[in-house]
Amino acid sequence: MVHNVVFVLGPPGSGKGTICAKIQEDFNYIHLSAGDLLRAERQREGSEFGALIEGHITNGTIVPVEITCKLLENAMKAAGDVRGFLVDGFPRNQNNLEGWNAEMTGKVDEKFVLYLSCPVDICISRCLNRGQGRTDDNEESLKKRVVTYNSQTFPIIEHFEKSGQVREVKSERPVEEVYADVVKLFS
Ligand SMILES: Nc1ncnc2c1ncn2[C@@H]1O[C@H](COP(=O)(O)OP(=O)(O)OP(=O)(O)O)[C@@H](O)[C@H]1O
Ligand SMILES: Nc1ccn([C@H]2C[C@H](O)[C@@H](COP(=O)(O)O)O2)c(=O)n1
Ligand SMILES: [Mg+2]
Repeated sequence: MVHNVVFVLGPPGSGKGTICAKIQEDFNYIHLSAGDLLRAERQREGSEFGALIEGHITNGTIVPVEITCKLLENAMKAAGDVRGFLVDGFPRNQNNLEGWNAEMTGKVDEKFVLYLSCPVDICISRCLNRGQGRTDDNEESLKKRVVTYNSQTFPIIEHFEKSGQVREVKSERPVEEVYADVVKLFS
């Protein structure tokens, strides 16, 4: 079965998880956060990747695609018959993009890239106030995550932009306003 996929990208704290949860509720799309899947794998007893994932999360660097893509693919297989998948926080760098293309070309139909754009100072303040106890929601890790976003993830958004796949929604506005624009892309 060929699955519909929408990639959801944007800086840390731009609201990817928040918006994906709402789309999942209103449309038959399943939210797959690469970060959430990696955090779950980090916690899984017996995982051979726990320490490696922990190191990347703390340093704001990107886990090798073989690990992340396999977690995404397994989650997609487990989900059954749905309208599609919101792949949140992926592809995050060139390695993610190339590994995904090598593994998933022909298995997925990439509909578009939802790019939630938001000034970095607002994003940082949101993460610091998120209150979810994430080990990387501190000033030091956030600085590193923003460097990684600017140097590795934004070029991936630019890559998709060149082929007309990006739908930008400004996410510094209240959630309901952001979501009203996102809904138009899925209706
Ligand atoms: N439009 C918004 N206005 C104000 N606060 C928001 C908005 N969107 C999300 N938030 C809040 O900002 C915080 C970060 O949101 P969220 O977790 O959805 O971001 P994210 O892009 O998934 O971040 P990360 O990349 O770090 O996982 C949360 O506390 C969320 O409630
Ligand atoms: N494609 C990805 C997605 C996430 N990670 C790691 C590194 C990130 O800083 C961390 C948290 O991701 P978030 O929940 O903020 O989307 O997870 C990665 O290595 N590769
Ligand atoms: Mg998130």
